[in-house]
Amino acid sequence: MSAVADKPLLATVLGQRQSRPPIWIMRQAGRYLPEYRETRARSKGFLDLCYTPDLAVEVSLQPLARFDLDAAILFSDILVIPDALGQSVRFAEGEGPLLEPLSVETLGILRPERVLDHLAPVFETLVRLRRTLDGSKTLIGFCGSPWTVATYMLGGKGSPDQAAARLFALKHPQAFAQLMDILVDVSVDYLEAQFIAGADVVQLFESWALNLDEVAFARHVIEPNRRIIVGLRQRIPNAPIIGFPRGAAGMVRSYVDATGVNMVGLDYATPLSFANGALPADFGVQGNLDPLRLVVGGEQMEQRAREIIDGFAGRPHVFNLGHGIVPQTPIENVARLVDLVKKG
Ligand SMILES: Cc1c2[nH]c(c1CCC(=O)O)Cc1[nH]c(c(CCC(=O)O)c1C)Cc1[nH]c(c(CCC(=O)O)c1C)Cc1[nH]c(c(C)c1CCC(=O)O)C2
Repeated sequence: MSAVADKPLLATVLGQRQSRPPIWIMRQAGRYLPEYRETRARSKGFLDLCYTPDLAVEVSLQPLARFDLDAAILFSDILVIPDALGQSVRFAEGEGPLLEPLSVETLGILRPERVLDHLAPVFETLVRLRRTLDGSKTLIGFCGSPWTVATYMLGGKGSPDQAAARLFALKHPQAFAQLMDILVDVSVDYLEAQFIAGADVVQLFESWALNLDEVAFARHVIEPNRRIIVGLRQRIPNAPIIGFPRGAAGMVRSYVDATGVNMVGLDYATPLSFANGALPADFGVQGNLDPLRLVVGGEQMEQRAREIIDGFAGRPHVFNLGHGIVPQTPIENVARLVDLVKKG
């Protein structure tokens, strides 16, 4: 591994502010790129793409070939975990993920002991990316946080309010706790293996942290993320970790204090002034441009990007969107944004 000092994004995650913020883009490899769509068409399906290192490496590097990004992110998905556990997971064209929803009765089908073997191709992808990337680029690994993964495992698909998982957690607290324990344990193993394979930093995607009351947020978001981080750092001391608790809002400070993340990803609804007031003065943040500003581009995008850069000028800042890039994003807008962030 090359030195931290050679990797501006990693250094920023570790608390060293740069003169310009480094940048990567959540979901930077994906359908807005024609070359992604072309590789995807050559695969036998989305999970096949995730489990074929030749293709996953190619797709992970596509955005870096076009834009001067500071990091590559492993190409995979948060739902490889339920797949590896033995739950049926499908990605239907144009419909998003579809899982066979778990019930109290079917929790027993999950097979944590097979997860690492099943995910061996993902680690191979990281090994190859590590070998290929130039020394200034940070390699990001990731997993979904337990609550977010559980919302798909219990609901069977994405939903605006995560009602299936919220009801399950209230009606069957013991079964729910069992599921969360499994997810915490396999996530520690999974992230440890990602670091061993060459990841510099990992991001915990808690994309569905909104819609929880403060008690549920503490129990289903903060506590499992904290346990993953404690468990991981027992094996990889000082492992650099970005947490992205989307929708944490007023709970963001509690999340940061309790979990031990090095940097927190902010969604685009988080006001800059609120984040600056809520977080310790030197604590690092990532974010938080609205992805739809990138779809439209032009002056409104540039002005907001500058506000974000200026707003976080006093602390370590990794520029990013406040959620994933969307398929209809014009490539020239991405090029302009990266240029603006890097050069002003
Ligand atoms: C909730 C979630 C998922 N997956 C992910 C999250 C958390 C981040 C977020 O909230 O956006 C994370 C993810 N998914 C994907 C990555 C790859 C790395 C990257 O470039 O960031 C990452 C980090 C690829 C993907 N994951 C998926 C695609 C598109 C699949 C295709 O090519 O058909 C890609 C490129 C499929 C997927 N996977 C998931 C959904 C809801 C969908 C369908 C909707 C969509 O396409 O955005 C689950």
